[in-house]
Amino acid sequence: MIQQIYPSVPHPYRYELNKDMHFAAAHYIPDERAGNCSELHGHTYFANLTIVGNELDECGFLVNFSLVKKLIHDRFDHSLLNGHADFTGDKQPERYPTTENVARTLCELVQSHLDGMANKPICSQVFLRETPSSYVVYRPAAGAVI
Ligand SMILES: Nc1nc2c(c(=O)[nH]1)N=C([C@H](O)[C@H](O)COP(=O)(O)OP(=O)(O)OP(=O)(O)O)CN2
Ligand SMILES: [Zn+2]
Repeated sequence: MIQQIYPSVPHPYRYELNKDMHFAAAHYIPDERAGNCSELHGHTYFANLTIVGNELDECGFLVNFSLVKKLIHDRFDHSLLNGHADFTGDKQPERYPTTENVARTLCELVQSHLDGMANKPICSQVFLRETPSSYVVYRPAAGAVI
């Protein structure tokens, strides 16, 4: 696993957890204006998810690291992103599997699971690297987090 310092923002929560993971996936951007990226190709994505909260669960976890990975890995590893309902929609750029949209989708997917937990953790940031030279940081609207 690559070691990297991720950008962070100050927050008022007592705990901050970070989970690194990678997954292999293929995609294409369904718009010829995306150039080469409109052709089917693949990446090994590196993701770092930041989860914050004030309370721990019965195990003393904010959330189990392995659960965070499982939610993403089981769904997207070795898959065609365009084949997922999250990224299907003609002429809907917010549903194209761009790095921006994939980062937001990872955050929303994990948050929907965290919403069911009694200690109410929050996914406050997703760092998603698509290539050695390109990455996106997604943070939900500040008002939704703090
Ligand atoms: N804002 C975005 N721009 C681009 C995205 C994207 O998701 N959001 N995606 C692509 C392509 O899918 C491509 O896989 C990545 O592009 P790029 O970083 O240009 O790839 P390179 O490795 O060739 O970059 P170099 O630094 O030139 O080696 C394109 N743009
Ligand atoms: Zn790509």
